[in-house]
Amino acid sequence: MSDLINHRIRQSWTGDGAGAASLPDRAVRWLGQRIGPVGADRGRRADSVSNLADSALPAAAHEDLSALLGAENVLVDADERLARAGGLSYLDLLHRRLGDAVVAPDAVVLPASPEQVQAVLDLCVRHDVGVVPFGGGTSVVGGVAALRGDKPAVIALDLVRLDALVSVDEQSHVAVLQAGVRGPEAERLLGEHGFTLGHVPQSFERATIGGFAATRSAGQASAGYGRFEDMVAGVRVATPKGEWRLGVAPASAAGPDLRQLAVGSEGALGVITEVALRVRPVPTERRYEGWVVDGWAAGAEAMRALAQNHATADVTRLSDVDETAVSFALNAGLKTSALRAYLGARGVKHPCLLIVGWERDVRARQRVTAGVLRRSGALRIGTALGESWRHGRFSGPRQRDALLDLGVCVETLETAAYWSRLDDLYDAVRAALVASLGRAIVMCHVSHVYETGASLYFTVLTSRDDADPVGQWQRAKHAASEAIVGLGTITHHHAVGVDHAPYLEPEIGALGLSVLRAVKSAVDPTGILNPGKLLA
Ligand SMILES: Cc1cc2nc3c(=O)[nH]c(=O)nc-3n(C[C@H](O)[C@H](O)[C@H](O)COP(=O)(O)OP(=O)(O)OC[C@H]3O[C@@H](n4cnc5c(N)ncnc54)[C@H](O)[C@@H]3O)c2cc1C
Repeated sequence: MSDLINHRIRQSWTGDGAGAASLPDRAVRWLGQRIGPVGADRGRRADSVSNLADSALPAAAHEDLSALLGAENVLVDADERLARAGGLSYLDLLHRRLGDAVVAPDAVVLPASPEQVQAVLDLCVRHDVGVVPFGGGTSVVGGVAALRGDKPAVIALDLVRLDALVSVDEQSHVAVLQAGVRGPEAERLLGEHGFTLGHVPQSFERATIGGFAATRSAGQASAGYGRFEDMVAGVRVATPKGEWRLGVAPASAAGPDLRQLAVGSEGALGVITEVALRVRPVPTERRYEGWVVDGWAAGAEAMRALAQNHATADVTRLSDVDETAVSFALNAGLKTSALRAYLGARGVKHPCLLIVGWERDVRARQRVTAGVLRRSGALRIGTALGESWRHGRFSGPRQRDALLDLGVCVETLETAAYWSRLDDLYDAVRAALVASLGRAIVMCHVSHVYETGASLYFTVLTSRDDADPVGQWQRAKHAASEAIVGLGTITHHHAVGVDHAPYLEPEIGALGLSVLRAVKSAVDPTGILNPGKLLA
C-alpha cells in the first residue's frame, strides 16, 4: 500500500490538530532570534505515508485471534495499524510528518479481560507472533515501536478495553485498576470513592495505568505522592508461561521483591493486566506558589535543603535560567516585564523559577517549606505564578506541536544523579547538546527530588536541519547519552525502550543484563514479547 491518506496517524499530541496551541507572534520572533529560521512554512505535515507494507499476520493466527476475541477486535486495516505505529518521541513525530515509511504492527488486537490477554499470548506463542503491549502509546523511547525481531509478524496488543476499577479496599487504601485505564479516568473512578492516585506525569491525559507501571513513571507530584513504583502494591501479569500475581501484604521479607520485575518490565517480561495501587484521600485544599532564586547553583542547593530537611512540597520543581527565560517569553499570560523589573530591583540577576505546591496539611507544610526556601535566599513571588503553572501543567505537549509546526527540532531527555554529581552532570549534558547542535536553547529543570539526589530534565529547541533532520537529533542524543554514562542514569522515568537499550549494560553491568535475560527466558522462552525493547 502506498501514498495512503491517513488522518489517524499521530503527527502530534492532538492527532488531528484540534486543541493544538498556537504561539504568539512575539514568541515566534523571539525564538527566531535565539535559534535561527522558524516559520509557518517549515513545519509541513504530510497527509500521506509511503510504503506501508500489507499485514503479514498469518491467516491461521488471524482466524484463531478472531475466534477468541471476535473479528471486530482483530483489526488489520491501515488506519488502525498506523495509529499504533510507534510512540510520541520527536523522531516518531518527525518521521510521520515527513511522510517517511513507517513500520506498523500487522494487526491491532483488543482483548477485554486479563483472561483474554492470557489467551492471546498463548495463541501468539503457538503461531510465533510477536506482541507489543500498547497502553496510551506515549512512549518517547521507542517502547511501542512495531519491531518484529525474528518473528514473521507482530501485533499491537492494545489494552484500551481493560478499563475498569476492579476493587477498592477503603480500609487499607488499596485500589485495583485494570491496565488500560487512562490517567483522568483513573482519577474519576477513584474520586467516586474519595481517593486519588496523585500520579500526574505530563502525559497524564493519555497514558495508562499499565504503561505507568511498565515504565517506572514519575509524575509531577512525585515529591509528595512518590514515583509510580512506590504506589504499586501488587500486579497481575500475563506471560507466555502463564499468569503471575504478586503482592499479598504491604511489606514482605519473602525473598527479593518480584513485583519489581513487573514494574519497569516495558512489555518485555509480560503484559500487566491489573495493578493494585496505594491510594490517598482526595485533597480538600491546595496551594501552589512561585518563588525565584538567583542562579542554578543556588536553586539546586535550595532543592537539596528542602529534600534533606523533609521540607519538600508535593510538587517541588526548579527551572534553570534558560527554562525560566523561555517560560517567561512563551507564556503570554504572565506579566513578565513587571516581574523582571521587580526581580531586578531585588538584585536577582539570573532568575530561576521554583514552583512549590502542597495538597495536604497545607498550612503547616507551607511554613516549613517557606522557611527553608527563605534561608536559601529564594524570593516568594506569589500564588499567581504557582496557579498559572498548575493550570498549564499539561500544555507542554500542545506547545511542542506548535513548535514542530514552525520547523523547530524540540525534544526532551532526562537523567538523575546523586547531589554530589548533579552539577557535573548538568554541565556535561548541556555542553554535549550545545556542541552537537550549535545554535540551540538547552534548558533544564529538576522536578523529582530525593534526599540523595535529583532528576535533571532537559528540553532542547533548535532550528530543524532540513538536510538531515533525523541525523541532527540522533547525533545530539548520542552525545548527551555518552555524557550521562558514568555520572547518572540513562533514564530517570522515560524507560529504556529502543533508544536507551545500548546504555543499559554500562549502567547495570553484563551480569545484570544476563540476570534480566534469564528472567526473560523463564517467562518468555520463545521471545514473543516486545522484541528489541529493554533487552535489545
Ligand atoms: C509529552 C509527553 C510527556 C511525558 N511526560 C512524562 C512524565 O512527566 N513522566 C513520565 O514518567 N513519563 C512521561 N512521558 C513518557 C510516557 O508518557 C510514560 O512512559 C508513560 O508511563 C507511558 O504510558 P503509556 O500508557 O502511554 O505506555 P505506552 O507508551 O503505550 O508503552 C510504554 C511501554 O510500556 C509497555 N506497556 C504499556 N502497557 C503495558 C502493559 N499493560 N503491560 C506491559 N507493558 C506495557 C509498552 O510495550 C512500552 O514498552 C511523557 C511522554 C510524552 C509524549
